[in-house]
Amino acid sequence: MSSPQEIQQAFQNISISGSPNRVSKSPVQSFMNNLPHRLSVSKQKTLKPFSSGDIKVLLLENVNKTAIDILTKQGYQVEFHKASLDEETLIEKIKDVHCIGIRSKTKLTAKVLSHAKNLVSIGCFCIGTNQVDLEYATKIGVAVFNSPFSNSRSVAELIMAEIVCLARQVGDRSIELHTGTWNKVSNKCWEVRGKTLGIIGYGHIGSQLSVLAEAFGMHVIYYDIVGIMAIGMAKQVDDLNEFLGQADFLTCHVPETSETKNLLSLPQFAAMKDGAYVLNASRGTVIDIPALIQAMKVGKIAGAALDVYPQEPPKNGDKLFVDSLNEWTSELVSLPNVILTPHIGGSTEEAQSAIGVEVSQALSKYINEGSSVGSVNFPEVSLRGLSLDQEDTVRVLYIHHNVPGVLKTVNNILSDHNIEKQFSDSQTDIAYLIADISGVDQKDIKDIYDRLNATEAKIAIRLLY
Ligand SMILES: NC(=O)c1ccc[n+]([C@@H]2O[C@H](COP(=O)([O-])OP(=O)(O)OC[C@H]3O[C@@H](n4cnc5c(N)ncnc54)[C@H](O)[C@@H]3O)[C@@H](O)[C@H]2O)c1
Ligand SMILES: O=C(O)[C@H](O)COP(=O)(O)O
Repeated sequence: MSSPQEIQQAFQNISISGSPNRVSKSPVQSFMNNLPHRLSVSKQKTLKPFSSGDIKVLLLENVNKTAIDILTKQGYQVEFHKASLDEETLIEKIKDVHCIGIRSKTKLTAKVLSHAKNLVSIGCFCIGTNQVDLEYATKIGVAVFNSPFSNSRSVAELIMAEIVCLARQVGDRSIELHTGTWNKVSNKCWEVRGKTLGIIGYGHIGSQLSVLAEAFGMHVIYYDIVGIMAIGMAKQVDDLNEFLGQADFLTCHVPETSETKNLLSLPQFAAMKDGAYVLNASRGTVIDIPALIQAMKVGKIAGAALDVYPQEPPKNGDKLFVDSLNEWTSELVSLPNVILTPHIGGSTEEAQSAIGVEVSQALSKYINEGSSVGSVNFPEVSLRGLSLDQEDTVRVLYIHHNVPGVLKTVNNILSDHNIEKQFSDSQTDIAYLIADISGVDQKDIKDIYDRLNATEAKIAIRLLY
């Protein structure tokens, strides 16, 4: 059996490459437009049929092995990195990949994405997609996928455990004993039974937590911008101040948006009960940490558990507590009853493995077949069955601006052939059409491509044959 060091070594910054000549497992004989579909026609290389071995996938942030296995089995060339990359390296690496897989740390900004000339899809191997400039990705016709609930239970369990740990000051007792001090106290240590848990954001995580908290005998109230059916005996409270005043424990499970930035700041802490506890495992921008420090210093808040921070270090072993990242950190660590965890809410074997499977399957279905089911920025479009095993059949994937007259123009181009199946849908400014056409001679393919490419509404095209 290998030693832990050997195992660790083996997994450090591994680069895994599939064989470029491996034949796709997919029944689809296809052309993946591995050419820059956003470059002008004159810059295109020769069109050629799809080989999965041409597909380059870059996986960052220690994405689970299940994903590496699934994507490698597809025949793709998979490059894997344990950590995130600095912006300069990321820009260099993203230039020629067709697909990138990230977690919550890698920032795919418009600047970074503007260098990604071959990119067709992004996989967020997590729940949050705030780290990707979704508007820009959509604008350049790149489909983004995530895993909407595979780690929800893991986060809910961590929060439930932390509620009990805060109520019993477990973190402080443990630190004391680690440093040699026996300090057996019951002063201001509580049972959670009969206390009120306030959940801000009653989505996948918030509602799972609601179930766990009730099993512990807690009363659950929640605040959400939309009306959501309560689970068990939980109650929705619409007025934020009224809600804040009722909670003994307050936990945040909202996405990062402009509305959730500093959702909890001085006025909200002031509206809370004296001696309440605050938890955040959503995003670091949701709580105003300097305000939390002030509220704790005056005894308004009796304890806090934080899993996420406005700035997080890029890799394991790096320091969170440096002024250049978060200047308030020395004050935060000196406070009693503060549990700090390094963004591990979703970090369980179960969650990571399920996310790896879910996202990599969605990515390969999109790459091989064009199915956008599960995408967060594209309309969900998929065509049943695959008639592409026939020599003369081509699947057209046409991503375009959602403007009048496009179907007429596209179908006019396709109408020289038999349109076997077609499906199109739109979502705000973007629309996506998939069509299977038969009776296509190989020499017609370039003509179809060129004519579609010349349409005004086009954002991106791929032809699978
Ligand atoms: N710490 C971790 O490791 C970890 C793991 C998973 C998810 N997360 C974070 O947790 C967030 C929530 O996850 P989820 O799966 O429960 O999301 P979700 O989309 O299922 O639920 C979010 C809920 O928040 C509500 N909401 C949005 N804006 C709000 C506002 N301004 N005020 C009140 N409610 C608001 C939504 O209506 C929704 O019901 C994710 O977006 C992600 O950023 C962190
Ligand atoms: O958005 C999420 O799912 C969580 O924040 C977890 O992110 P991670 O995969 O980077 O741990």
